[in-house]
Amino acid sequence: MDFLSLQEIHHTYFTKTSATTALSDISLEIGEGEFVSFLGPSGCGKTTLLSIIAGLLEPTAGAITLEGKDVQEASKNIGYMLQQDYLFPWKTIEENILLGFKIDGSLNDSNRDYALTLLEKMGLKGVEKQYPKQLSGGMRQRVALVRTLATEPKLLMLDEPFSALDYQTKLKLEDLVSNTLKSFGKTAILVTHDIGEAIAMSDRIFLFSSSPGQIHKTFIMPDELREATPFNARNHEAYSSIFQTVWKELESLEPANKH
Ligand SMILES: Nc1ncnc2c1ncn2[C@@H]1O[C@H](COP(=O)(O)OP(=O)(O)OP(=O)(O)O)[C@@H](O)[C@H]1O
Repeated sequence: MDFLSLQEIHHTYFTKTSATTALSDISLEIGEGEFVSFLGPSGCGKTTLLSIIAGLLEPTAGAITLEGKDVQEASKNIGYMLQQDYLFPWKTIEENILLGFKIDGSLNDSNRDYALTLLEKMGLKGVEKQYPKQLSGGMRQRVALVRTLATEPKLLMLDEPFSALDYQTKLKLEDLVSNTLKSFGKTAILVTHDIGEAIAMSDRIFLFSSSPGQIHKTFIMPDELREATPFNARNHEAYSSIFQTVWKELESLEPANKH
């Protein structure tokens, strides 16, 4: 059984005067432990699709299941990492990472220890009593990842989580996130505009075309890149020819280049 399955998803936004079809005929399957990326031009429906997978938006048509269950039932098994870290500035790092447990009343010694161990694993031991503004952007994103992983989600949705970071921090964080998710065997979907990031981090890339959003092509990354860390994948000899291939496909989808 596939871990996540989308069957013929279609979504149209209706307003009083217009109808915009954001997604048309999206079918895909993602296996447990797989890391995939959604790549595509602006407006191709990536955010709409993530909202549908998260169970926040009901598609106009189509079915979606997580481990065979309707996604609405499964939505608490989904964690997010977004472009902004959304840490509460008036709460300490420890309070921020334990917030999910506090809200649903499940905080206990065992999940507190687990969250603090994750913080240590992310190289952040000692920041527990500090406030978000005392940390760098990269550190805050690591805290956001700890908060997400602490609740042990089965599926992670990463919506451009590195795009606000400087290049060096982004490369380091790509490696950290990739290694961490692999070691926990987590399934992840990354939304990104960065072709290199998609190639370096993914097992497969779904390239979307727009108006309406459709899967234009699927790229399967070769084993030598999948087995490498994102940093090493970017420096691998196979990387540049894949980059060229994906780049050309993406270029052909830009409105000015459509014939
Ligand atoms: N609430 C809404 N009401 C009407 N149309 C919408 C709404 N949200 C999105 N759309 C339209 O649906 C299409 C897909 O939008 P979506 O935000 O999902 O794309 P995206 O790929 O995430 O874009 P970007 O990469 O720029 O964030 C666009 O044409 C957009 O204008």
